[in-house]
Amino acid sequence: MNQDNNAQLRRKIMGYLVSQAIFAVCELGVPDRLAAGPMPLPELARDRGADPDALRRFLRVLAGEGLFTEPAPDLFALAELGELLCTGADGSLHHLAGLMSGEAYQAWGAAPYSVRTGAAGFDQVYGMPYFAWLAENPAEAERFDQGQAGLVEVRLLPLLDRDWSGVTSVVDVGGGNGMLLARLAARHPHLTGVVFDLPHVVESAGPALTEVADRVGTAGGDFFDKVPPGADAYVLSQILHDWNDERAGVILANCRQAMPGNGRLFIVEQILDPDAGSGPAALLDLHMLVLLGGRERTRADWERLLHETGFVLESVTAGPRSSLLTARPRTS
Ligand SMILES: C[S@@+](CC[C@H](N)C(=O)[O-])C[C@H]1O[C@@H](n2cnc3c(N)ncnc32)[C@H](O)[C@@H]1O
Repeated sequence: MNQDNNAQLRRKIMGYLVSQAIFAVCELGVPDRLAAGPMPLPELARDRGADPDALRRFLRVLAGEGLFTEPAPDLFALAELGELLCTGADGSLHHLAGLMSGEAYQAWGAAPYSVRTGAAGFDQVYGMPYFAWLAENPAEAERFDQGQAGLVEVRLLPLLDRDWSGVTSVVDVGGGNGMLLARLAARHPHLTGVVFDLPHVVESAGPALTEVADRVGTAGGDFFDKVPPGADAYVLSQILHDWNDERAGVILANCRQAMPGNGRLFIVEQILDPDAGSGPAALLDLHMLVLLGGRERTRADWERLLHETGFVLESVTAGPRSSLLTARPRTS
């Protein structure tokens, strides 16, 4: 037996133990607590409401993964990698750890169903689609919305920095709790806008919009039915990858119908490299399948999907995590 292969494969098979251990210490707020400096284990455990022996075992494994250090026995500190788990860190991944846990993690128990059928494992486990389930589970919905909002900072960079001079009104379709449009409108004070999402989601959009409330409102509805008409720009940030081509096509067609002939569409999504191997975009592609029956798309996929729904892809600007795709209504 090749021992190296054996050890390598064991680590992969047991990989979710590491990701769930990361989630557990984030849930307890350990990284934020250690941001101020190293702490003795008994004090840290008391402060975070953890069992000292269990916390030591978790932290030692995660120290082995490079997230924490133990400079002296039972004294724990954050390593540079672990700093990214702090809520306020530049490029924080704290929210991602939350989004990969709980019901999303449970859905992966039905991964064999997804690979057999091409449909969401989540629906098998919970008996309904993810967004319908979130509507019935307010605490988890709140965590999902906060998780998405927490990732907006990085997602919106290419959108924020582009030239908005030719645009006056924006609808953020599936805009969640409004964080993205709030940041966009704050940076570009001539913009007015509407955050459009499911009714129970936009109800919680107030706080994010406080500073721009005179220019940005909300509308509740279903983007498979229709989206608010008449704006000159429509934003779809991390929406279309939640859906298969048929469902994504309905959302795009509804945006096309709502916008004027000279309107613009801005899509914030990953561009899947067909040779991506097991890189983050390829993993997210699987996650979208298991959670929602959705998919990440290659540039060719985007061109085809946009063409079929009445658009032409104009440009793709790569950002640190997501790309910005711009499209216009097709005239021929
Ligand atoms: C992955 S989140 C993206 C949120 C936000 N655009 C962002 O970039 O963080 C998908 C959003 O689509 C919304 N959504 C799902 N189904 C919807 C529907 N049928 N109509 C309107 N919005 C919907 C969800 O509530 C959620 O806010």
